[in-house]
Amino acid sequence: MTNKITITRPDDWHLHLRDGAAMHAVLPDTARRFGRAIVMPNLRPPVTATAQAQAYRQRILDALPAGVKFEPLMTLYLTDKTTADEIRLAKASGIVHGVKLYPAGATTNSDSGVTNIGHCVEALAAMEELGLPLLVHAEVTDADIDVFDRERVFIERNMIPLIARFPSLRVVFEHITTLEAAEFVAGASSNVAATITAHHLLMNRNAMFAGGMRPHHYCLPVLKREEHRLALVKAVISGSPKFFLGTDSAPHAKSTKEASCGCAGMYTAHAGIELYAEAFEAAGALDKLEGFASFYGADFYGLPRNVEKITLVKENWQVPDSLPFPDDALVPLRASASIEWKLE
Ligand SMILES: NC(=O)N[C@@H](CC(=O)O)C(=O)O
Ligand SMILES: [Zn+2]
Ligand SMILES: [Zn+2]
Repeated sequence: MTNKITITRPDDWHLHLRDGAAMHAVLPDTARRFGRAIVMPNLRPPVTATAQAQAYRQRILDALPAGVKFEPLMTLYLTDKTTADEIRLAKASGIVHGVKLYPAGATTNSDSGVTNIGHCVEALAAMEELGLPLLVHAEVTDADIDVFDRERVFIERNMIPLIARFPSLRVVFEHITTLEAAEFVAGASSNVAATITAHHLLMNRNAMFAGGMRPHHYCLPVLKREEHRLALVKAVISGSPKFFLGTDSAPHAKSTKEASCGCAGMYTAHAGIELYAEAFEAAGALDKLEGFASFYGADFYGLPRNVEKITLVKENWQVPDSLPFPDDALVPLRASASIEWKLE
């Protein structure tokens, strides 16, 4: 039995850091584990311009604990009005590494998102030309499509036509949750990759209803059936460089999760690499963790791999029932329960 592993310092290719006091509360968890993170732009108001991304990046750097080295990789929030000029500015800035497509209304803070991909052809053409990746929250929003089918239907209606129209566009299918998405990405060109969260590798939809409603297990895309979880595990242990780590750690205050209309998102940054170690060990594939966590994302984004190392030890530790969060508390995944791997 392996009880200690040393891997190259990982990066998180999908992260919500929020802003202000909330950001100060969560940033140290990520910075302790990851060298870099792709920082999602779904703030209020959203980060739609390069100048906003530059200012946000500086606020993150200013909030880092003294002596901690961490590089935030910024993104822009695509809207119906994003211009090709803004895309050129973003690329030239050197600090923007992707542009995020949220279908309007699909998830947290997506009300300024794209209403019709047809409105974005100029921005997308510029991104294709410049090699700036498009990051996609891939769910349709139609009220008549079952919540559990929204990702699968997005592939047919939006992803396939998008890729056909912009074959050289680099696309990250974010937080995939279904067998269909895993198969689609595996069969697509090398311009198409996907992030996978630890929670979608570890849990199926039963986790939302275990003995009662579990609002802290509600996120988007929503947890799926076991067959889908198994397909995601298969994808990450295949060793394919198309699949890489993106925690989608998405902090929401306790009172907004435990509510009559609770927010979507799980907080996992407190164990951002440890939870993946559990998932890979359970699949008998700890040897595949390093490529997934530390190499393939950097390769896809055209960035150098990290050189530092981290060590994880097989040692049970208790997760607190809540963590500090401004004017409230933050309930992390596995609250009041334990995690099998510990960062040394
Ligand atoms: N994943 C989530 O459930 N929530 C994310 C948004 C997102 O990634 O869709 C958030 O910002 O809270
Ligand atoms: Zn999303
Ligand atoms: Zn997200």
